[in-house]
Amino acid sequence: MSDLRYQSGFGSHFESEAVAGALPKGRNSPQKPAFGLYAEQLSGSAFTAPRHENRRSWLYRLRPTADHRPFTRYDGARLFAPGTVAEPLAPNRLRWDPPADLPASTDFVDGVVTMLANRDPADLEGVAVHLYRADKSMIRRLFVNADGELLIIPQSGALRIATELGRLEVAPGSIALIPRGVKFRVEVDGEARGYVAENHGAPFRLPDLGPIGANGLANPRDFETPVAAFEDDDSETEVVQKYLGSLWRTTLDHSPLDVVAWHGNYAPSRYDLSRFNVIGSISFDHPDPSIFTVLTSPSDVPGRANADFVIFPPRWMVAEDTFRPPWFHRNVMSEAMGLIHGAYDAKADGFAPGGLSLHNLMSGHGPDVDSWRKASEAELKPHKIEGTMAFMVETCWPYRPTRFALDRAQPDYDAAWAGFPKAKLP
Ligand SMILES: O=C(O)Cc1cc(O)ccc1O
Ligand SMILES: [Fe+2]
Repeated sequence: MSDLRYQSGFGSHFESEAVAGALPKGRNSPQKPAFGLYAEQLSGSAFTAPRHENRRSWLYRLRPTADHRPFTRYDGARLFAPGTVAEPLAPNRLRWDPPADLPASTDFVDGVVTMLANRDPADLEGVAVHLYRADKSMIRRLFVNADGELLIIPQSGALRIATELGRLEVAPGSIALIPRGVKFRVEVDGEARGYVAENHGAPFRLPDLGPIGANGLANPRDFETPVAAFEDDDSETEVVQKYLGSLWRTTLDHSPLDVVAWHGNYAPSRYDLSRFNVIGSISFDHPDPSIFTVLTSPSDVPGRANADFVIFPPRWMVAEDTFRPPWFHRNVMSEAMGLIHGAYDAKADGFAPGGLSLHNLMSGHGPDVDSWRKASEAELKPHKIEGTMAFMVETCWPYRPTRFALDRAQPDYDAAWAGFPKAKLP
């Protein structure tokens, strides 16, 4: 599959045609598109959004999306978006081992298990964190999410994602971004596991760099968007759609991955996290983790993210006279964390690859006792943190767990912070 081709750039205006002559020149909607194709605009922002936020693509397809029968409730994927617990949520830190009972013998759609969510997707704000396990490819079925864009974070096993706008491959260590409303199919070879951040709010974008300057963190050219690829397949195809928090299905008499050409700036992409240009302290003090932001979805309040996707990649630690790991802290923002591989520098154990943690609104957290002791006593030579990739989905809207999640939380997470010696005053 490594013959797939990509176009470089984040949110760039791309154009691509899988059949020469399919893409109209100089206009979007000719009276008669080439070959009898149907022109269709896919809008990811309001028509009148400011130019720098305006996202839309024009698709030229074998049949219009409008040609479908009614949707009915989908009764698979019972753990996907079941709603969060209704009872009052205790202000406890929560952590999960990779659940041993994720769905088995399923494809990607039926293998999604929602762990955390906030807001109603109809508010066009908020974020949900899901896990997935899939050991079957989606065959003659597709998924589309009207409720938000999907940031797919593989943890083990590569995914081939066939979308309306082309095909991508994404392996652990890379992420895929599937825009709201784009249909796709996930194919796997054997078992694949990972995380999905579902963003109901403003589309993810690269953060401003401020005094960092014009380069650094995730550089736009390292995002890769597929070229147009279509299937001309008249077999019956199921479409499962997430819409206003529930799952729905319909069947088409053809594959809707039939976009022969497209142009625009609303398209899927992938990004290799090892390309992230990590910037940190070269003097003293541990910076706020915003320095590790890959992508941000702003809320309506300046500087307060609806969702930030933040990573903790391999990097040099050189700060002097400094407690180098994350400090003790409480945060008005809510922090969900996952681990792709290796170990996280604030948690000596108990936070496993494929696991999850939640430090919600104002919860006291930070290094566990062992990490604190080690870092307090370490000789502060330059040290490289290697072989690890943790991430955080930080949001201004406190998360609530699903029943599935709450029932599986580690019973003893508080012990991570038990037994700190009391400070001794002179
Ligand atoms: O809680 C965490 O481990 C995430 C985190 C990391 C960091 O380096 C600083 C603050 C923060 O919340
Ligand atoms: Fe934190």
